[in-house]
Amino acid sequence: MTDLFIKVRTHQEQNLPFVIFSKPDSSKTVGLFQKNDHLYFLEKFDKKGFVFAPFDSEIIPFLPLQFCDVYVEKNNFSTYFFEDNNSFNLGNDHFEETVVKAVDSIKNKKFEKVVISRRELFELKNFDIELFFKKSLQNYPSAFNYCFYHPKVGLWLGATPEQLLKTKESNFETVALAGTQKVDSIEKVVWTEKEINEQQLVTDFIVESIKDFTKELNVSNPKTVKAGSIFHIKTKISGKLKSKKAVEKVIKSLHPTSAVCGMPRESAKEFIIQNEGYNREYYSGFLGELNIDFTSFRTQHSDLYVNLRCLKIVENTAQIFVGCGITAESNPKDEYLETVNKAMTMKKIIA
Ligand SMILES: C=C(O[C@H]1C=CC=C(C(=O)O)[C@@H]1O)C(=O)O
Repeated sequence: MTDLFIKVRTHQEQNLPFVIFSKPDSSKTVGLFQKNDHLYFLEKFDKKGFVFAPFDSEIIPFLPLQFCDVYVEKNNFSTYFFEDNNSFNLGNDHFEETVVKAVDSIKNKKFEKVVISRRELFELKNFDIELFFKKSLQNYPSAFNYCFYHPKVGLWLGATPEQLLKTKESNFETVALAGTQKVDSIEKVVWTEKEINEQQLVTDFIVESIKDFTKELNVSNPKTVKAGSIFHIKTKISGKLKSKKAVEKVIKSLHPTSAVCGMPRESAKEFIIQNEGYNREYYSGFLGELNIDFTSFRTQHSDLYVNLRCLKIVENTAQIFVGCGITAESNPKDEYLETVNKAMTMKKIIA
């Protein structure tokens, strides 16, 4: 076991907060180990540390740099195998009914798009953070892989493909991600009009939300990208912010993005809260480095991700969170299958 994972084990034994993470395509894992068990909240966006924000609250847990030890370690890519186990609880529950209701609301012009999610429970046999994290890195090297623990928040893990915001001084970058297809033997992915329109809605939403805070804004052509065993359509949106203070405004206007909430945001959010039937907590919130890059120790760098393809561990059960974008053309069975495929990405690493 390496120093980083020895530190993880000691922190777990002492019930102290920590986060370990590896950024997309990085060869390093960073560990932040808080020296006390206090739950700090982010009050001002000029602080340096690691944020872990929920879907629906402005109260944002934060690991401040000043109270943490930082470890950076090279990733060790030994090969981890996993078994394909079929005894999963597929947990269809009332998901399809909610999708039907969402499609009706869209047809009745309550909103254009809403993201409906569900939680699937998975019983863990032996769970070990080091093993999970290394399997996750091996399977999803181009994701933001993390494991976050706070005694007052819980144990969360994930491998998210969605960047919320990356800034280097006044330069910024974000993405519009939508559309989902399973990677089978397909060589060339063909997107339907529904998927192309859905992704365009996400791009338009982002451009509209941030344009007042930017002095330069570039939108790339949409591209097909792979996130584990799933393809998505992605557009890169980049440029320059008007001022340093704009970081907070941009975060607040992006979150929750229409890739996890919907459009218009407020009515979609209200529908989610009233109809999903469970509390998303930190799923579809955001997380990452604020005002510091922990590998280079450069300040004025932030690197934040949307908390997707994630799970929460409670005793010996993993709660896997999965959702998909619903538009007027959505078919409840297909959408359910899409969540099954997304859940599979997480099951692969905990099975
Ligand atoms: C809400 C999720 O995915 C979003 C991101 C990419 C594609 C999506 C989609 O095709 O619906 C979702 O908007 C999730 O994985 O839980």
